[in-house]
Amino acid sequence: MTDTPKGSLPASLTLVGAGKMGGALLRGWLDGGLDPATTTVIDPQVGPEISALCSERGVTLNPERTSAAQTLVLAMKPQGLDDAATTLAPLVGPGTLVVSILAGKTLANLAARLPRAGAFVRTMPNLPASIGRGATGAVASTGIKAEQRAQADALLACSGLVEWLDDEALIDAVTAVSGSGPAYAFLLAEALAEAGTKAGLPPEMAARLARATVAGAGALLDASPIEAGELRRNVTSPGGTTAAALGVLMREGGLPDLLTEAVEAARRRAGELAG
Ligand SMILES: NC(=O)C1=CN([C@@H]2O[C@H](COP(=O)(O)OP(=O)(O)OC[C@H]3O[C@@H](n4cnc5c(N)ncnc54)[C@H](O)[C@@H]3O)[C@@H](O)[C@H]2O)C=CC1
Ligand SMILES: O=C(O)[C@@H]1CCC=N1
Repeated sequence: MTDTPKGSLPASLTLVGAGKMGGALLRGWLDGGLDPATTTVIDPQVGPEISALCSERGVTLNPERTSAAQTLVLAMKPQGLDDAATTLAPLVGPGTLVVSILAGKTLANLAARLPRAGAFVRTMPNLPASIGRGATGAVASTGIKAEQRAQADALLACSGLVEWLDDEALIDAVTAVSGSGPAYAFLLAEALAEAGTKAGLPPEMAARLARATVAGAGALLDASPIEAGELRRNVTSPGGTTAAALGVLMREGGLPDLLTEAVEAARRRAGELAG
């Protein structure tokens, strides 16, 4: 919505929480040019893969001493924010930009926990960020400096598409659509494989066909300028097999209605995680 000037990656960054999403972002940032020598990861239960990544690339992992970071990225579970806030205090100073990926936690929630921070960006990335194919929504606190916002934009852009929002309330909808969205696509691959097995295919073959189909359709959607509805119509011969299947999927209470209900459930849950 708002134009953001092009910026460079932060000169130094501390990532708190390097699990599935934090770890995915870290990989994308390092591949995108973030300086490992000025990057720190804090995670008391870091997994072997991230531990290996840190030692391979020269990223500092769980240092004994910490000081205020230029950019502090929060990537623990939203429910863990309160517990983490006390240990995070020394990492935050007036010049610190805090970037949060915590579902539901508002800019006000973050400012209440980390009042010394100069600026906040609340974002919602998604898992394909690990291969630079993510989709991220972001909103900045009022009073953020232009260069901090530009740095956040450069950081998030390492992971793919970035959409800046002016209205913070909309980030719960972003969470429901693109944050959780990869799970809906993976469910489609799972369910299609199961349906193929029920139709008589050997299970492993059904899984291979379903996986390649969902991945191929996604790649075509990405490569083609044609909108999704038109691509769908291109598969659908009048009176043919796809029309028979879509008659089931698109009937009342079918996939579009279910997705509307699912997105609303996720959006509502994001609101409940605030506080
Ligand atoms: N998994 C996903 O697809 C997405 C997750 N998110 C958000 O990312 C955050 C993390 O989710 P996941 O990566 O899925 O969870 P996860 O459980 O895989 O990772 C969380 C990590 O935080 C660490 N941690 C916990 N307390 C900590 C503390 N006090 N200090 C430092 N590290 C701490 C844990 O050891 C763990 O490695 C959540 O807030 C979630 O809302 C956002 C977008 C997508
Ligand atoms: O399920 C969750 O709460 C997180 C946020 C979006 C994707 N995973």
